Amino acid sequence: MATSDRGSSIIPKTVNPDIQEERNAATFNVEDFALWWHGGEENLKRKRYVESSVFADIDENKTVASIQSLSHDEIYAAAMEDALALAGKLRKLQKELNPGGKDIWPGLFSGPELWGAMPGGNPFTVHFSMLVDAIRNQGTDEQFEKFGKRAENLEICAAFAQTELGHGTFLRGLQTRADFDSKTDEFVLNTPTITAYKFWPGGLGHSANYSLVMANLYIDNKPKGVAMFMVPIRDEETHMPLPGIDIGDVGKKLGFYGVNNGYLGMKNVRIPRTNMLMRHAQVEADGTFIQSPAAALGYFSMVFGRCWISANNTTMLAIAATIATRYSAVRRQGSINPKQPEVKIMDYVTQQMKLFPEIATCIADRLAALKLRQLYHQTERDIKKGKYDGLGEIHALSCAMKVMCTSDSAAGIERLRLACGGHGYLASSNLSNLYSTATAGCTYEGENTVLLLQVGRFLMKSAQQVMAGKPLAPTASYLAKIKMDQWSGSWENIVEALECATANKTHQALKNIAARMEAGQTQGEAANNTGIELTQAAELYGRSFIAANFLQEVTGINAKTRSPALNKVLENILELYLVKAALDNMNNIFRIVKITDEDVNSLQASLEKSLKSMRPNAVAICDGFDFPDRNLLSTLGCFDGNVYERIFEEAKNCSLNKEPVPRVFHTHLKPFMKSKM
Ligand SMILES: Cc1cc2nc3c(=O)[nH]c(=O)nc-3n(C[C@H](O)[C@H](O)[C@H](O)COP(=O)(O)OP(=O)(O)OC[C@H]3O[C@@H](n4cnc5c(N)ncnc54)[C@H](O)[C@@H]3O)c2cc1C
Repeated sequence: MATSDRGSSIIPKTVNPDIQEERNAATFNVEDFALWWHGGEENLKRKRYVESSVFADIDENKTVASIQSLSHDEIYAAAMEDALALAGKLRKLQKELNPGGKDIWPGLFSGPELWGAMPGGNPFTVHFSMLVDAIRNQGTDEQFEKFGKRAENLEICAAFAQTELGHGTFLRGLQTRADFDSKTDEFVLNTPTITAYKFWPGGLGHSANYSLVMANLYIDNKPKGVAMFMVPIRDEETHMPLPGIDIGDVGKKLGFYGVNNGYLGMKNVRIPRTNMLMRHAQVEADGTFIQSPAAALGYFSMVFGRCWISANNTTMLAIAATIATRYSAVRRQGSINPKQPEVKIMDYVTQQMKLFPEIATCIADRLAALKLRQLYHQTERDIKKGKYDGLGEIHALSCAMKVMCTSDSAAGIERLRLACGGHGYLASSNLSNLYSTATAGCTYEGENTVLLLQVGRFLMKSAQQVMAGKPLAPTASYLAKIKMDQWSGSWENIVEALECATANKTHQALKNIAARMEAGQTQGEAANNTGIELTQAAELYGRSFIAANFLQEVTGINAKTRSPALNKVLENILELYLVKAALDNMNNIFRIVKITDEDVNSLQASLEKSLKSMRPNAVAICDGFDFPDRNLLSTLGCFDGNVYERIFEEAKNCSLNKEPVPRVFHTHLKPFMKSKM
């Protein structure tokens, strides 16, 4: 790696003995874990090769702290520069490793796998995470040929503009209009009010020259619903905004520093009719409107976005867990027995309770996110064959998983930050940056509560199917069982309890909606008043899916492909995850099965036992995630454990320390102190 030009480094070349001690104590082979986590030897080898190629000449001076000390404009410029440097490297790697493929460029461009190359963020994230796929799924093959291919090669760059200043969640409330003009065979786009301005889309401000705009389609002044339009917004040569386009950046945010989220207003902007994405709904030249065969198809590109977000947020949690766990192996503070030396903070059981459940959660969530992606691709294949019956389930499952993975990661990263005490509050720990990025996922691509309510609707429909004796979607197949025979506390029993609690809560919500309607409330009022139970049922549905999938991965057929030592570690992590999930949901579980004080004590004992078993392996498990130091971007989490030197070096390099006396001393502080009041 490139060396620092910030003066001679004080960071030792040796590994801190406290962290080395952890590695020596591990009961399994870290490489086995890394191979399993990354899906086999070929994947792991390629991942490492890509990382070492990308990070080989990286500018080590670009740290999270140094980027954050820049102005908004400078951060944007740095983000653009870094993102394009990465794009260039990935294009080369694609040619070298898999010519003609898309797995490296653009596959790795926008995820967190190579964040270390872009500490200021990536203004093209939405372009690759959603836009290209939206054109593929919502556009015709010819449209993909015309726009999608150019977008895929970054010959054009587009934002995905759905949210407006006045409306985000409520799609039908969008005010942007697209009126069809049959005389010229064009759509005319308008932003009728200030609240109709598009607001928030990533890359829209100054990076994109196209935008996929969600607008209300009107033919002869009659509304036909929301459709997607590919709108050129800047000149492809000069990058000047096109006539009728009012565009800019929304300003500084909690995070997403260099992502260039923007606003867009349109005044009589004309685009050809063929710029409306028409795979499903169509407008013909004479103004005939052909409806989509299934309304939900219009939202399918969001399902893809949710799969992507779910997986990414689990990576953010894994990064944070690695940082906090390594730090906890090096940090010594206080002692357990007064006369003995200071202990590593990881020896405190309360510290283990902050760290290890987050390690377990990122593993469980990650495995479920991968399963979700498999199901998404299955549904995609079904749609191509004209089979639409799986759409309801994949929509609900992707909503539930997006909520679980984003809320688990945001809450988890905050817990991990607290686990690092004061130093966790430093920008150079990278924990605040990780938190602000993870928590944005709770809002974008469907606000989490709103998504849970949509899952709740799917569960209500499923419960009605149970009562009508109709078959259920596979992930809700357990909904008929609202009571459990017996509590044993085994792993299978805990998963069954979570499923049963989901069923119970679902039926409870359905009963309460019916009772409210019986008492004279409208369906909307009854559903709103039952919102708390509906969202609880939805969360339980998500947690049940994750738990059942984790159990299957650890104890199912895949166990045969792993070493006994690795299986033992995974069983330990599974036990911790399930026992904690049972204790967290005890208020729901005791409603569906007889559970005694003794049973709860036994769960508590299992929790403590699993923390203890995980203690010698915690650092090694995080090593097994296999993040290179550059991708952690943290003074606290480096592999060598030289925490204090890194923290101090970063502080010394703070731009404020360049001069011994700041200018403001002469201009303000001194005159004020000398003035006599
Ligand atoms: C970092 C970031 C990046 C973004 N990128 C993009 C992008 O690329 N493209 C784009 O189009 N948009 C983008 N957005 C916008 C984002 O998608 C919306 O902010 C999001 O969908 C939430 O909508 P909202 O802002 O209207 O929230 P609101 O819906 O106003 O939510 C506010 C509160 O109201 C509650 N609420 C709203 N409706 C209901 C309801 N029906 N029932 C119960 N409670 C309700 C919510 O639960 C929440 O508590 C981005 C946002 C952020 C923060």
